[in-house]
Amino acid sequence: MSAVGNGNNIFWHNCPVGKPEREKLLDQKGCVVWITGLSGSGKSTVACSLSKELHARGKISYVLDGDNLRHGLNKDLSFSAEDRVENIRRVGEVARLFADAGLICIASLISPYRRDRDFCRELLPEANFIEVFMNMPLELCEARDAKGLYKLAREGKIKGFTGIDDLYEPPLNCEIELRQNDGVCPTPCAMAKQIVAYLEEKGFLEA
Ligand SMILES: Nc1ncnc2c1ncn2[C@@H]1O[C@H](COP(=O)(O)OS(=O)(=O)O)[C@@H](OP(=O)(O)O)[C@H]1O
Ligand SMILES: Nc1ncnc2c1ncn2[C@@H]1O[C@H](COP(=O)(O)OP(=O)(O)O)[C@@H](O)[C@H]1O
Repeated sequence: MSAVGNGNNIFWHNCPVGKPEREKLLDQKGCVVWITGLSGSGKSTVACSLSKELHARGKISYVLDGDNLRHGLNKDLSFSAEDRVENIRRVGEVARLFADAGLICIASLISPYRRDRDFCRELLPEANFIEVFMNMPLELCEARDAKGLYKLAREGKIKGFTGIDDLYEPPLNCEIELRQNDGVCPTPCAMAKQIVAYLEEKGFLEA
């Protein structure tokens, strides 16, 4: 037993059934597919499409969507820089648990700061964090404006909106970059299949 955490009286308890045993039952390897990008870049759509593709192949995944989590686990958090850091930290920890459970955890959050995404990467064993960059131009995201938030941000009715008056730091070394081809955005299904191909190649779709 080893002492961990900030307190002196906290101990880690090991369980004889571990990640490898669960992965064997599930015939897959637990990992985190972390989808980052601007609001409206298509993160949630690709996350759901990926989950559907995996389900069709008999693989178990779970989507952690930033918007949805802000209805519950993260309902106390705002969009200040400090609260975004805490938002990503919490989701990173939850994603780690899902991956440890043997699931393919798909996290789709703006996660604008490089440092926070790297923090989440460090929580996982080597290669188990797959960063997917939705590299869509701001103009496209703004033209979509599915929730009308860009319009409000341009009118100054929302302050600190990512890409307008708040920072987005693109990944420097992501595993997968999804972008337009000749000015055309691939379909969600095509992008999901690109991620599935990566997971297959790296051996995540078998125990
Ligand atoms: N100020 C500001 N900036 C960015 N986004 C905003 C803001 N206010 C509300 N929203 C809505 O919140 C969704 C993003 O939540 P996230 O948890 O993914 O954001 S973050 O990772 O903490 O930056 C985001 O959803 P998506 O469009 O799905 O990205 C917006 O709908
Ligand atoms: N590949 C795509 N091609 C065309 N439209 C898309 C695509 N992906 C998403 N959309 C549309 O763009 C809007 C934003 O998508 P969404 O998945 O909600 O983005 P995000 O989660 O990054 O905010 C939605 O109206 C969605 O239908």
